[in-house]
Amino acid sequence: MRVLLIHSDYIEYEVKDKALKNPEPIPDEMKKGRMDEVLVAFISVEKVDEKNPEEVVEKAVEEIVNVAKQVKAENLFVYPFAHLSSELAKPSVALEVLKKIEEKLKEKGYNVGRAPFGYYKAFKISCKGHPLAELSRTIVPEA
Ligand SMILES: Nc1ncnc2c1ncn2[C@@H]1O[C@H](COS(=O)(=O)NC(=O)[C@@H](N)CO)[C@@H](O)[C@H]1O
Repeated sequence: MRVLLIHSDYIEYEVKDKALKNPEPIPDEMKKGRMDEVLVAFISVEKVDEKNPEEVVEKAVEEIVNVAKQVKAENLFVYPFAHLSSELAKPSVALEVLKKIEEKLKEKGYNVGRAPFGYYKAFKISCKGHPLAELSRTIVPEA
């Protein structure tokens, strides 16, 4: 799994077209979204993660929480992003992993948003630009 973390003034997105034949079914209210004062996690779920999705979910949550504490972010945003890796996990696994990350971050008390999976989306983001505002993590299951 590849994670790009951007501490932002805001992120906003708008769903455009389907990028997969069967994208995640979404209610109208998820077709556009915005979150302010937010730590955005752009996530590419990778083939190697299919070996132990539960483990990579736990590790990803730990990494995201660590950074959230450092930058004092209470709002988190999970953004499915297929462009951080050339070895992508299949969509069914990727969506489950991303939903689990969202769920576990909520269990830890954060306000968590998530962008729809399987769509081309327009998005705007305003990176804060401080030294910890742009970070990346690579997460892999134990061999
Ligand atoms: N492994 C993955 N990790 C994160 N997001 C994914 C993954 N696979 C699919 N997606 C989601 O599905 C969308 C399309 O995925 S994609 O791999 O780019 N596929 C396509 O664009 C297809 N149109 C051609 O392959 C991505 O924008 C993302 O929302």
